Amino acid sequence: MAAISSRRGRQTSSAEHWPPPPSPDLSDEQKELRLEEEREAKRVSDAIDLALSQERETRKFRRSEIGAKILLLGQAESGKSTILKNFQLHFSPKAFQEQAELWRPVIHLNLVRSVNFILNVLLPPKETSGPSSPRPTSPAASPPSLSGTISLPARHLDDTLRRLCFSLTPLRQVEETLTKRITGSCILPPIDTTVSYHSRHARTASGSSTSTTPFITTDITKENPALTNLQYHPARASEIAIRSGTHSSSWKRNFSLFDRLAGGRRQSAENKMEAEEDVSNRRIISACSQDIQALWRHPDVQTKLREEEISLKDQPGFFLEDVPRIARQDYTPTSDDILRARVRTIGPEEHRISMENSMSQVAPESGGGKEWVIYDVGGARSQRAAWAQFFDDVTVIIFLAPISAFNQALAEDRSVNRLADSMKLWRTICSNKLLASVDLILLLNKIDILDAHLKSGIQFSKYVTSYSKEKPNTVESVSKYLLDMFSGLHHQNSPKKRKIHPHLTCAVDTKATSTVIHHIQELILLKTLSETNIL
Ligand SMILES: Nc1nc2c(ncn2[C@@H]2O[C@H](COP(=O)(O)OP(=O)(O)OP(=O)(O)O)[C@@H](O)[C@H]2O)c(=O)[nH]1
Ligand SMILES: [Mg+2]
Repeated sequence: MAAISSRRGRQTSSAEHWPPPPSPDLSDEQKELRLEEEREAKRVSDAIDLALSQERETRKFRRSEIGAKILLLGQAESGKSTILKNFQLHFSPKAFQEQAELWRPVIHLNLVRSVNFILNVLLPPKETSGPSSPRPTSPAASPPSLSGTISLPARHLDDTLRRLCFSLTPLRQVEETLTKRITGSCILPPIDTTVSYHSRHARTASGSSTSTTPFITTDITKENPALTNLQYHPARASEIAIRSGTHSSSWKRNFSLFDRLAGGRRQSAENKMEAEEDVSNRRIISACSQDIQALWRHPDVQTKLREEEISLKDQPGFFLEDVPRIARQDYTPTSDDILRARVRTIGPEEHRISMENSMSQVAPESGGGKEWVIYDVGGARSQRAAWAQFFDDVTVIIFLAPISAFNQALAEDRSVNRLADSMKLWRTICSNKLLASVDLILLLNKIDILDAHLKSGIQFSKYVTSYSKEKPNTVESVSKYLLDMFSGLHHQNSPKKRKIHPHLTCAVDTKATSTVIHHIQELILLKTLSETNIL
């Protein structure tokens, strides 16, 4: 309460007691009124001071309860939730494994959506539901009648493909029921588009670049009017978006049903129906296993996807190459599967990690044996306003920048390059005065995809024109360049001098990520020790 205190301070210096005596020129009534106003102002001021001191105490108490408060930030699909899963796997492996069954429907839905997406590419709805239907947009924006049947096999497909399209029709129904079970609604989530910047769409860059901001081609839509049509997204399958509760993922609670049934406990009529639905979905997926594989391997499918410049393999939640294993009726997801499963985060989630391993024995006074609270937030633009509420009292921020996205547009605004968006976000976090004393861990993520892109011949310099064409188009050179860029942005914008802790990561590689988690763990320990004056 700086304003009130300073006002009060000034007044007490000009008068010996509080409230100061009213001016003698005032009438008795005015004097009384003035005195009452002063007393009221003091009451309010005292109440605010009390509330602030209580809040400080509560915070101190909470801080002593938890070992660290970690905030995961970064644009959508940067890998925040995947890093969170790594933390869970690293520190609470038993609890993580126990949840494996809950991920099965999500992984099945990821798979089934890829299949239905291919069917939509091969058989746009107008061919299945009559002349008045529009051409399919994305499966998310305008799914064909989910439970519809293919009554008019397309003449442009060969016999095998026509048969496959027909035999895989039940997967539409599976998508519908799984979506309903996971999201609580059969309405598919809104379109989430991340368009690849294909080289032929890239605009020649013009204008100068600053020393730390690379010039990145921005507006691809002018070159390619098809991309301005928000309704038609040719390049990717849809995703599941789930509004989670503040505490942990509430969608998992939808599936606790399976646990209950597995344990043979309460079976209401509804639960029984859902269990039957689950069994039926698994049977259908298993029965379709051979046909899904045949569809994915079919040369015409691969040609069509190539022609449409669709790379399903690069998309999150891609499981088409794991079908023999995943489609088995007795399938239980592995840790790797869980890390690769895609669920878009909507709304901040609080996760508490209790250390199951030796970490709990380490220096309890330094926070080693306490819970860590990790906040995972949605990274889409519409979600970012919710980030600031977690800035208070944060121990470390883990910022993820997916550096493979240098040739992609932001889903929310196709005129914005994803790498440019990441850099802008990073600059905003670095320059935030509230966070001036917070340790920043920078994860330049998806290094594996960056490597694959560069090896496939995509030229980094074509999209980031400040990167000289003469420089090698290799993951080593490009990642070093990006690391320098991000470090430079921090250096230029941080309100005070501090070190950042950068890492190149592949969040789906648990072994490599575990080294990074060790570093983060050490950093948190050091920070807590220095805060408690042990160091
Ligand atoms: N190949 C590869 N895939 C990754 C990597 N990191 C994350 N992914 C995948 O990318 C997808 C998106 O990752 P998420 O962790 O869901 O992204 P997010 O930042 O939480 O996204 P929002 O919740 O939308 O904000 C998931 O399917 C992950 O498996 C990586 O380093 N390499
Ligand atoms: Mg997420």
